[in-house]
Amino acid sequence: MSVATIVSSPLTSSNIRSLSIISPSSFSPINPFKSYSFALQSNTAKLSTTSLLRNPNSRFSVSAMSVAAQENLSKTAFLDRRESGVLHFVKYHGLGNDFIMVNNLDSMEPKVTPEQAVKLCDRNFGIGADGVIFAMPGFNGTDYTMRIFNSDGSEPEMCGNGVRCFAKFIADLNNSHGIQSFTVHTGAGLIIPEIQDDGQVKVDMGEPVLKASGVPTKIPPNKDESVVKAKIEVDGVNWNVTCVSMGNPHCVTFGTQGNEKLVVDELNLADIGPKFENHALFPARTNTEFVQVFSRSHLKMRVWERGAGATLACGTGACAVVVAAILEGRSERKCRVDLPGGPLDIEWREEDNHVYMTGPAQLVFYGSVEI
Ligand SMILES: N[C@@H](CCC[C@H](N)C(=O)O)C(=O)O
Repeated sequence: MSVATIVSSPLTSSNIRSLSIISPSSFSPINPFKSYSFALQSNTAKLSTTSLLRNPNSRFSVSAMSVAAQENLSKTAFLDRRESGVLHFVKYHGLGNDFIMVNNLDSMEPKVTPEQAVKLCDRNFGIGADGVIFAMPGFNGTDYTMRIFNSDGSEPEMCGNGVRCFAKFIADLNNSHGIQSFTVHTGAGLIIPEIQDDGQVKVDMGEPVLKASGVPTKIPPNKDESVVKAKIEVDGVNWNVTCVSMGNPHCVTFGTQGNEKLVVDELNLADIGPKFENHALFPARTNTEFVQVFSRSHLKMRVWERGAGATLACGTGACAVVVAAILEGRSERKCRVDLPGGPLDIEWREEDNHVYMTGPAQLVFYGSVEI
């Protein structure tokens, strides 16, 4: 696998006055999201970068030209290019939880296999990401379908930070701006992200599942079938845990039997994380959140994700943490949750039993890669 093109820091008409094309085979710093008007050997030509990049053998005899960017084109127009064996992608992140987004709107078959996803997510030999996300046609009346492969190639049901990135990706594909929302079919059912006027994305994450068999976990449940303040032995230590599914499984802990109050920065996550993830009491493996309580409306967490390891943020994890904190009587229904990559605002609303998550999603760079 070799990276063919990666372009970052989109150019604008305000920061570009002239542009040099050194050789047709080197990738020039042209923004493929835009088209440019420029003067070529005294003739004025209008050429889109898409056609520039489609014709790598064309020869340019000029060394400089003036550029005027057209601001009204889709940021993701370059994804329309169709070369076989090449994947065009856009990378986004939500608080450092990063994803390779693939325009898969013409097919229900992912353009990338789980094995290829592992290679693409590799931070040394690939693009680097926590997962690959596919934007697909809607299902059962929804606007879109979202599927995701973790960096280990496994397929989770849902991804909270991913669905915020998904919403931004769809808006960029449609070249649409401002407040907008979409209905998205996921393995966790219907999810509704809404881009707000400040650019943050608020997501209706649906209802949490508390029934042990639905999480799933084999930890003996309470009378109401939930696993709240239960005990689990991991590596010879008894941990107090509450288990929540946000479509995907989460095991939330605020401490051990000897130490009720975690200081999460002191944890050796790489050591303890995999022991929770692969514990026999979690038949589908689990995501694990380690939580410190600052106040009834302010929590801090670190996460070990199923299939991705330690990540900078986990949206479904932050939702599960607030649900667990409420069930354990530690917090109010609205909380700010600090993650290594930044904060998320979470609310578990009493009226509809739905969890709402609000946070950022940002484009990092775009490019093409041979697969
Ligand atoms: N980072 C995600 C969760 C991604 C899926 C997870 N690794 C799993 O296997 O369940 C999020 O933001 O929710």
